[in-house]
Amino acid sequence: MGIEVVVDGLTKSFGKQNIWQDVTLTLPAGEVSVMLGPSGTGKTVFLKSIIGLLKPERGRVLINGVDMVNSSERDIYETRKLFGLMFQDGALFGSMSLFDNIAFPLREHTRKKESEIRRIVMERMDMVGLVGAEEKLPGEISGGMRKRAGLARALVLDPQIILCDEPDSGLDPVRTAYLSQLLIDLNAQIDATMLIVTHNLDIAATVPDNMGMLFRRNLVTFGPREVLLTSEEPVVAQFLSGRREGPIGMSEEKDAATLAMEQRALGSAAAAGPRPLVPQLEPSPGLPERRAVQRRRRRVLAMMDRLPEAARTAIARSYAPAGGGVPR
Ligand SMILES: Nc1ncnc2c1ncn2[C@@H]1O[C@H](COP(=O)(O)OP(=O)(O)OP(=O)(O)O)[C@@H](O)[C@H]1O
Repeated sequence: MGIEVVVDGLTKSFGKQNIWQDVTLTLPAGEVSVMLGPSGTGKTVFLKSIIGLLKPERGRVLINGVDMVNSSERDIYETRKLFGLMFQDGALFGSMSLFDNIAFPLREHTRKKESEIRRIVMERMDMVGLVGAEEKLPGEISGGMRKRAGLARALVLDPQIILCDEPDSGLDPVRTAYLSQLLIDLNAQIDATMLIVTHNLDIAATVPDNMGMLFRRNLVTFGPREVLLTSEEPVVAQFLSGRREGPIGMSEEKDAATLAMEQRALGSAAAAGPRPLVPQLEPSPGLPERRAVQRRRRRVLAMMDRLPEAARTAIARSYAPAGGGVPR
């Protein structure tokens, strides 16, 4: 099963530029979480801080008792082996075949025999639908295939925590839908804790168990998906509806006068509210149930009385027995 990641009071700056402050959240073990946020709000910096590649000046990131901010480099290095990382562009070596790219972490970090490496690589290539493309070079395949290859490479060391940085960037809507399904299928197969950074509203609406959003150097919220998806907080509602009207501007923030003018111009359209909730994706037929589902259900039902009413209603509806009644 995946491992819980506890982020506690994390603050990161570059020189005088504060990126975000006092970020506190827990990625529940084996569940899928998404971090949203406008461009430049520090989502990638957040991922790099979790694996200890960047050093926040305050706070902790606890994984199995190791603090990825303050523990010794040796402990951080060891703990990093629990991670699988999928970068925006797949980060593949251009002169290596897909097979060799995916085999790379195994050859670097383990002493496995070539026959064992071949077995693992082929298994992972099968999981992401790349069998038959072993000898292709990254430059000879589509962006979607490169992403899947990056994902296969992230999986070869059996990670317990998977971080995906904008897995949808550069993909068309159909490929993005396939990728969303692939992420859920992976979670069903390996039960790893997953954090996906994305701008993509379809991924946000259909993939995660939990969702958060970074804006104006703060974590706006983090919790069960229904909290964000039913939120009427202006910044969240604007982001989720993809509107120009709202606190998020081209250069991130707007002034109060512009906002007031927009509100007047928008009138009742602004009161349209969040878009309807769609059900979370389920694993493809033939795959096991996601083990996270039952754990999450217990966790979320135990926190119901602390959640906003709209989220409570949405959760109760999603957990209601088919014939109606109250969720248990
Ligand atoms: N190593 C670095 N040194 C200095 N500034 C940095 C460094 N890395 C990132 N930044 C700054 O941190 C801010 C946040 O960058 P980051 O890439 O995390 O944003 P993001 O939310 O992932 O954006 P996008 O969605 O556009 O990818 C940016 O202003 C960026 O210039």
